[in-house]
Amino acid sequence: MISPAHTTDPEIVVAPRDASKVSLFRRVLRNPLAVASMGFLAIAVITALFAHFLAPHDPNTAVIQNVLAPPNSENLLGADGAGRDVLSRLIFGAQFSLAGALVALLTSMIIGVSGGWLAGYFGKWIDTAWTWVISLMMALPTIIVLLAARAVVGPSLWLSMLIFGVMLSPAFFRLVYASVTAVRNELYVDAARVSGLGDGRIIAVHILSVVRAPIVIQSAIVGGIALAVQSGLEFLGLGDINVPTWGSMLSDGFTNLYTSPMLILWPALAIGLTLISLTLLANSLRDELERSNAPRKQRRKAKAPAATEAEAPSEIIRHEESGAPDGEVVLEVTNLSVGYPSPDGGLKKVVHDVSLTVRRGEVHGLVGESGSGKTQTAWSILRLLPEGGKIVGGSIHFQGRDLAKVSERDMQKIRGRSIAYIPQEPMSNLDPSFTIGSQLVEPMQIQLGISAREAKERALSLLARVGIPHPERTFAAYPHEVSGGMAQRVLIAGAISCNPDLLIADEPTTALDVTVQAEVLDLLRDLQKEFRMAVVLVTHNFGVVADLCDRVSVMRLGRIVETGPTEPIFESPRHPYTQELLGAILSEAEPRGPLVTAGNSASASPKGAVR
Ligand SMILES: Nc1ncnc2c1ncn2[C@@H]1O[C@H](COP(=O)(O)OP(=O)(O)OP(=O)(O)O)[C@@H](O)[C@H]1O
Repeated sequence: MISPAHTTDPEIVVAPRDASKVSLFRRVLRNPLAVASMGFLAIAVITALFAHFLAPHDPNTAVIQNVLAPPNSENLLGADGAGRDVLSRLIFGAQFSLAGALVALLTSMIIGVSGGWLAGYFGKWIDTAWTWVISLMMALPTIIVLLAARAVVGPSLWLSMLIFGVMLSPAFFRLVYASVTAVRNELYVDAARVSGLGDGRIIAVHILSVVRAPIVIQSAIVGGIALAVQSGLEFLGLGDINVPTWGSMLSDGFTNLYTSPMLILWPALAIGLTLISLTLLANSLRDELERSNAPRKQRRKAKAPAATEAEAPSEIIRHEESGAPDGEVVLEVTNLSVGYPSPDGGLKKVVHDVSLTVRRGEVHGLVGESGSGKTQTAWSILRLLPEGGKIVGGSIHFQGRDLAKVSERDMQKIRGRSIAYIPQEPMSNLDPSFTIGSQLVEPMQIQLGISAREAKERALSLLARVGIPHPERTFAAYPHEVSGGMAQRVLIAGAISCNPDLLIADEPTTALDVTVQAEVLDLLRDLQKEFRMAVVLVTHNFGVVADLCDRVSVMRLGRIVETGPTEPIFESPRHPYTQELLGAILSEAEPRGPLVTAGNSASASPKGAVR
């Protein structure tokens, strides 16, 4: 029977699939304001693109007898103070004004987004350098910089917009930096790294998905600001007089405000409507995003059951093997020491001279109290120590290579392919933005070089192998649609997907319900025997050690205090710490009775104490 605590909550159903799958663009299309904004912007862009065909006259040809002419059959919107056709200038104005804003937008986007990514993802000196440059930019008064630039380089629309773009880049930098630093330490990003994905791939897949939507919204806002500032500069007469822009038309209209008031109306309308459209569009996009991020709880529909742990088969077919493993040595850790920089400038060692050997088909348990260095040892083997952590001594020989010395590039090929990892918290190790299937398929394609179709077939058969009852449905599901136990099965499927030689499991059942724990341990045992993997199992649970491990190393304060085959250690522990740990396990003896207190001697009978 499955404990209700870890079956999929019956009140929580598969998120409204059609809602979550509908693209942001299609959802925005349901908003009339957004549609009107997009309609106006589309007209402006088409006008800008086809200005040469649409404009009835050359925008710069001045006809002296047309000066300030009112609307007539030749000049439909009249002529300006220099006798140029207003309609043609308005049409070409769309081209130059929007192109100018685009130059500023693209410049700020390229600098801000790439800088935010690099600084946020890689941190360290890259972060410091970028933050310093961006702070400097923010400290500079933009309008003074633009005026100074105009004085130096002349009245160039493109150059001033390029410089303005550089000044606007902090808007993108801060946004992307904040998103990336928030996601960088998510466990699913670590999980992607463990499965062998490189930094480029992780940035492109897991991090881009997070910042994509905010970037789109910010683009609409920054585009509007660029258009407004550009028009302002042109209005002040700081622009190029040979380039027809809405800002320069505004300036001309203002000069002739009392004689021809209509001249200011057209560019003001064009600028105003474009800015309003961009703002409304940005707001609609933000609203839609916020709505789609709202909690996805909904009553279960009778005919759409979620894939639940309860559906997992209660019996898993086993391929029993007996006898102690005597296979080749897969992993040999010798005198491993790990350290972190301490505040006094020295080094604080958290793992001291740890040595262990794991053979093919053998499960080696690392056991000990919290903080004893189990995880640091495991992460050293994967060469994925947290920031600041360093292997400061010893060697980690895996299939003839010292992992402490191989390049990061080679390590990427080893992780996920030859050494796989099962984490403690299954849910946090799956990226909530992607389906389970895509998260299984991608590492397989990279590590095994197989096609998407082959990877999908393999993923489906692995899902079936780890006891998931409806592989197709789980393959298409998002992580929040499955229970914790199912998610752990998915991660186990991912870990064994490339037939690893060594599996590192870091407290793989700690976050699961007791009943599901037993099933997942059974599954691990079966798979380990079937694939004859060497396994390093990190746990603080002697029950798990007794259940799974051939050998065990007891750790305390970063050192191994006792190591050897499991049975003899359980039967006659030699080190006092091992004895203490084993002594702390609840014995199967009869439970003690309640405390005997004065006046309560009636309840002193042990029998009476058993409830
Ligand atoms: N980023 C870090 N910087 C400095 N010290 C660290 C860091 N991470 C871990 N440590 C230290 O390393 C030691 C070992 O930690 P580790 O996580 O390996 O313990 P553990 O045995 O796995 O414990 P648990 O069962 O609680 O996970 C601890 O004393 C811890 O304080």
